[in-house]
Amino acid sequence: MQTAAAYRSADTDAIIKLSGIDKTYYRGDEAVKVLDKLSLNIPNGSFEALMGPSGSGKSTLLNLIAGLDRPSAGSIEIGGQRIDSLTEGQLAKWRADNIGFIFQSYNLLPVLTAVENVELPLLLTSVPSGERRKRAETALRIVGLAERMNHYPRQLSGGQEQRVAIARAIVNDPKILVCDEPTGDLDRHSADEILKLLETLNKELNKTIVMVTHDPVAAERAGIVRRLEKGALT
Ligand SMILES: Nc1ncnc2c1ncn2[C@@H]1O[C@H](COP(=O)(O)OP(=O)(O)OP(=O)(O)O)[C@@H](O)[C@H]1O
Repeated sequence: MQTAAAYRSADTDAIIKLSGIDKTYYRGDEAVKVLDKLSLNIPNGSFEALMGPSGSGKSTLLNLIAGLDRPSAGSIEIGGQRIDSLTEGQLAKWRADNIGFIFQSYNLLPVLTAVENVELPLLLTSVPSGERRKRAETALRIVGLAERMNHYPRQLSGGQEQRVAIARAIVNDPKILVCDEPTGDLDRHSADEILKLLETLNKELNKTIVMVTHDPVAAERAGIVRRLEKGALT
């Protein structure tokens, strides 16, 4: 059994470790270096905001952490596993098990109800259908939408749609949530509600959250704010 001290130290270990990351895009023959020898450790259970000017590489960095893209050089270790050397198929499975995605546009399917949208990621897993529905309902309860399970996206407000998207992101119980401008399309009040929800998921469900944002109010909610300038952390 772990001692309390050992447990605490394991708990605060970096869950996300990037080391010497370069990312270069090619436009025809022209090479554009977007990230330059970037290293970053994000502790387990933290809520971090990533800020910086447009084009500084925030989404690129987030996509690397989420296993949506690969670095040109350097290593990415998440939860003790190197993900930069996985095959496409392994990476897709790894993402489904480990990462919840929350985007500025909620990306809900309009022909599905809230609960059907939340169930979607579970279709890629071996969870049986009865259990899928139960887990989707639990996720919707966590985000405060128990009463709206059978509503279609068009019957929901923007803030409620984002809650459904968050329920969909947590239905698989991932350790890490990556959020790209999660409040970008919302008014101040709805944005604050979403940020409160993210805080709750961080504190109560111990989700590690990495959030790209241009909004200083949103960044204030996070425990740590990191800034990117021209592909390097400042
Ligand atoms: N697939 C791609 N191919 C070529 N260039 C790309 C690609 N994706 C991003 N870039 C370029 O990389 C740079 C960084 O883009 P990125 O989207 O990471 O910036 P950002 O900081 O998230 O910007 P914003 O705040 O505007 O969303 C930009 O110059 C962009 O044009």
